[in-house]
Amino acid sequence: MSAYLITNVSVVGGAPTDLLIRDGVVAGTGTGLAAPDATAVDGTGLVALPGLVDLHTHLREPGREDAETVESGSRAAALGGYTAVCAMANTSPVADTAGVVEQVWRLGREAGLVDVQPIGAVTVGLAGEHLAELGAMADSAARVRIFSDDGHCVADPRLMRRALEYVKAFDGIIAQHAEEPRLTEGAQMHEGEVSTRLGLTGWPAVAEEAIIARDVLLAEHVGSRLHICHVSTAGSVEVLRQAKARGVRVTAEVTPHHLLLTDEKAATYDPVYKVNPPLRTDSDIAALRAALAEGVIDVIATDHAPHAVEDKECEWAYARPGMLGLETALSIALDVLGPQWDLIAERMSRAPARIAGLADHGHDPAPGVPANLTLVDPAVRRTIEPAELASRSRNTPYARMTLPGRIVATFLRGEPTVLDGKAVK
Ligand SMILES: NC(=O)N[C@@H](CC(=O)O)C(=O)O
Repeated sequence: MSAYLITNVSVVGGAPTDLLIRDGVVAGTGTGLAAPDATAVDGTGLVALPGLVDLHTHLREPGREDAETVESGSRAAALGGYTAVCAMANTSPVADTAGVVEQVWRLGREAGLVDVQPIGAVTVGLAGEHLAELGAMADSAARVRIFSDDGHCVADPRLMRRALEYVKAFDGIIAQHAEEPRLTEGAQMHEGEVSTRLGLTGWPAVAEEAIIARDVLLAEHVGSRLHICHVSTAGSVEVLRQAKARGVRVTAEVTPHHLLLTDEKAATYDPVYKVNPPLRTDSDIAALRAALAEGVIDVIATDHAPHAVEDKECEWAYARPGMLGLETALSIALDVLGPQWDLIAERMSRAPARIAGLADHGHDPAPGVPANLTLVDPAVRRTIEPAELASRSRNTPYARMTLPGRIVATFLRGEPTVLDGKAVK
């Protein structure tokens, strides 16, 4: 195995130091380290973060390899500073059996660019009628611990209760896509002033809030772990705040786009801004940012949702919801939060690693920890060019925007997956 000596780097915003990486672990830290056999990496001006961990990635394989594959999504993740991603189950076939989750897990190992941890479906075919083989997925080689019907809400309260009860035996988590489907029939965007003006059917905030309120009560009743995907409204934050204060075992994520973009974007009628849940308002953004600082929201998760050109470049009403996220998340976090490195490390690495139970991830670089880390240059501003992204899809809402921060290098178990800002393989 190779050795790397990263010199003069700020670890999570601290004073510059050297980091020696050897045999897959951080072998030493301190100033003036010498290791003649190690490849030198000049860390001057760079910040070392624990490798980012995404709780919410759509990799599209199996089924829509034209939009993304496990390999292309893994490469996009590594270039975005990630060392682990949790792959959502809404593939085709759906990841609702041990066979499919093992396939995704194995493809992730073969790509070898990030650790790919499959998420299993809660219900067969995401149809919301029968529980999937949760136990078989948990016992499989993929060792699934998070289950989600993301893209669909587990709307039936009895099924949700059963799922929470089932995963309690192995301390699993149900990750809910909170959307009361009866309140969002035909919805095209956030329900509010802009939807009224544009004459588009609205997706009301209460459709999310009602499900979160129900599910925190169910999780409390059962004593199980609940995770809320892509929280998007100020009202959801209030429900979560109260649930956490009562000791409910609930965690929550927010996406980069819900921290930055508003429903005004829909006025362009450019479907690149169509996403589920929809972009909300300035006051929602303010509440989400405050919740992230406070810890009511635990995690920034990308909801990286690649879509083929024909599914996105069409009339708004026909376009699929979803936007790319992996290659821009850290830049958006820097833009929104500023250089609060400890907060960024917590919300984008330590907390998601803890929630997903990924023991090798989420550790600040320190002697003895697995060398899963990323080096960021906060001084660089870069303009996002969709054609330059590693994802197979192009549906980024940040096209031609200039954003702060560049991922210079990413290390997975001591081996670089990204060096000089470029994928190594
Ligand atoms: N977040 C999205 O807008 N899209 C997701 C699924 C979903 O949540 O609808 C996708 O898989 O494309």
